[in-house]
Amino acid sequence: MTEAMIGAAPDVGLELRGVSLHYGGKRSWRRKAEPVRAVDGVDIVLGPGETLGIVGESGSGKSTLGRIAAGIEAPSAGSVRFRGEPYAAIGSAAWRRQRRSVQVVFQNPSQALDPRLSIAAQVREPMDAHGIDAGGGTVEAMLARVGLAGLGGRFPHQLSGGQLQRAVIARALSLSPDVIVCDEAVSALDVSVQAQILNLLQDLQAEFGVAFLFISHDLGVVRHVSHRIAVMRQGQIVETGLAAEVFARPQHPYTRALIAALPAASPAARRQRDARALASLLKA
Ligand SMILES: Nc1ncnc2c1ncn2[C@@H]1O[C@H](COP(=O)(O)OP(=O)(O)OP(=O)(O)O)[C@@H](O)[C@H]1O
Repeated sequence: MTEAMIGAAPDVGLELRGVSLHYGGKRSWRRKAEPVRAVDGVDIVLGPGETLGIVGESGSGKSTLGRIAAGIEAPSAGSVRFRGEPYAAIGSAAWRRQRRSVQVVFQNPSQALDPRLSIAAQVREPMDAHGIDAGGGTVEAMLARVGLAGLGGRFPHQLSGGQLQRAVIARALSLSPDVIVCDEAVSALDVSVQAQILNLLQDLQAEFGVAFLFISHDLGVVRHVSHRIAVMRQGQIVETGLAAEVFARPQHPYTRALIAALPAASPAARRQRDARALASLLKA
């Protein structure tokens, strides 16, 4: 058992075992192309109501892993189980039921929303598709819960980026999912709006018990929301552990490099910054 599985109950969580997805590798008339090992033998378990942060540089395979976890893409090897049940074939009726339990919030909310439909209609849409009763003010209550009270009649172009992401979160929540895969969900937002959305996600987790697979290249953001962290590099997980422990005692050189690149997160960098600030104060 690796640290990525600490605290997780395999029969109720999302469980990826030995998951790989390699792209390409086709033979051309000249030679066989090397496959891209986007995800390469990954094991993760996400327990109910917890947040597992996935960090790594661009191209390390985070989004591909997120798409596999959400059932949008099938792995070429390994297994994905939700509550102990293997993911069904993509497009099947069983797969549609599973997809209801595992929702996704992507980086760009304006691409996720239909510009021709009101916000309320878009929160209602997946509920209608899954035969959930959206009557009795359910949509309005959901919008109010994410801070969009009274804005259901607006269209996407009438909302800010942060409000649009709130609408996307409301739409995901309307299906009462057990898991939401957040793929760079706050990366396109201003820092102050990022903080508001992260706080909202934490409040929703406390209220509804939803688990998050929280994917981001931003270690500072991941640290803020995650109970545990998995560090990805070249399709593999090189380090996992409780978030506080990974930050306090990073084991892998790659993790150390990521943390060192985060000025405010590294104690040494913080001391340097404070010394510089003091020096300029004394000079003034
Ligand atoms: N559909 C695809 N076909 C071929 N290669 C792909 C495909 N999707 C991703 N890749 C490759 O797989 C690797 C991992 O990509 P992925 O988008 O998962 O990384 P990432 O860590 O999410 O990066 P970023 O943060 O930049 O999105 C990259 O080398 C990428 O070029």
